[in-house]
Amino acid sequence: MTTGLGRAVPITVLTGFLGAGKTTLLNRLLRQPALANTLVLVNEFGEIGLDHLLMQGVEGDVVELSGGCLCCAVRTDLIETLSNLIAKRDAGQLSYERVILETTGLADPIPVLHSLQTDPYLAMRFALDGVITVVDAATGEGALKHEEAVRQVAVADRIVLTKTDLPEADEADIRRRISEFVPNATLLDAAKGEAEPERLFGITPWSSLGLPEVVGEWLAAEVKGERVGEHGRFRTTTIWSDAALPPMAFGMFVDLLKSGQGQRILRLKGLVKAADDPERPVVIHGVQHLFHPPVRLDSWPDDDHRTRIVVIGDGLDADVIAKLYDAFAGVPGAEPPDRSVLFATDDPISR
Ligand SMILES: Nc1nc2c(ncn2[C@@H]2O[C@H](COP(=O)(O)OP(=O)(O)OP(=O)(O)O)[C@@H](O)[C@H]2O)c(=O)[nH]1
Repeated sequence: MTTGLGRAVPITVLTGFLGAGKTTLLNRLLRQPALANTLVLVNEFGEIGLDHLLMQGVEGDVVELSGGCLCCAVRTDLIETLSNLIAKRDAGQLSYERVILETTGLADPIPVLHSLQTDPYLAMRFALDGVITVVDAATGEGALKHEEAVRQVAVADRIVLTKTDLPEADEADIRRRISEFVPNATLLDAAKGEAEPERLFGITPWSSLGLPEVVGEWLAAEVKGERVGEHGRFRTTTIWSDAALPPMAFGMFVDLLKSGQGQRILRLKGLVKAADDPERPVVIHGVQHLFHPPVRLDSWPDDDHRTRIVVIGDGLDADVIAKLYDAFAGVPGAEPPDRSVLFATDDPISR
């Protein structure tokens, strides 16, 4: 669309449940020349944002929208942020030809799409190019138990399947579920190299026509201000520590975390100071019961060289996780990991 202010800037919403692989996909896409001149807006859930730190080395601008989830707390911020970004572009302070908005894994995409389509200024200056939803073939079944994940899939015109390379993946089953639910969406397998820019961007503008009928109902409910607001039940906790974890303790820490708190973990990500080389932190990712192999960075991505681990879950106890970390890191005064506390199914504090 062309207005007196120039061509509307294409904007793509990149969504997908916690840990599905949105940032990984984005990192890969942004390295390709077709996406040079892309501005990325990353929304993070939780006290600290790690994604923008893990996106170092990526060309172009990355703007962080943190402090809450786009679909509720920071929705006005989204409108303001996008308006400011356009003003900066008009003034020649920023130069970009495309915007990608990465939502949090817990985002309800409906309010975001509604804002982009109905806010008069945004609708004039941005053209909604598409909604890409990342679906994890290994944990997608578990994710689809949550209303947010169902909504994210329902609004997609392009779906990127990830983790089909893992033995835990149930590709046939997840493909069947997706094609039954959103038969018109293009389904691409990232692990097979199908998620390329030319198959994801600039094809046909997003429209709710052709999507499941329920999407129209959700958008109508949004106009009336009705909300699902489901993710209030999830808690995000962050632990920080100056102490480094000995390499031998690393696997044990993750194993105990998995067996003790695994059922309650929806997402865990962290930067961990490792005792063998404290200058080269280790990135850890857990998605439901699946823990990905840790990856060593060449250096800390910012000036803060402490371990930080963000955990999102249902009924998690941050204190237990912090104590477990301290015990393995050998923090003086820390008690040895108490397995009865760790494996408790109810609130260990009140017992
Ligand atoms: N084996 C494999 N691992 C993947 C693939 N895609 C992503 N991962 C891993 O999955 C983990 C989570 O990936 P992220 O890209 O951080 O996921 P995300 O959707 O951005 O996570 P949140 O922003 O926390 O919701 C990381 O350990 C990735 O390396 C894939 O196709 N195959």
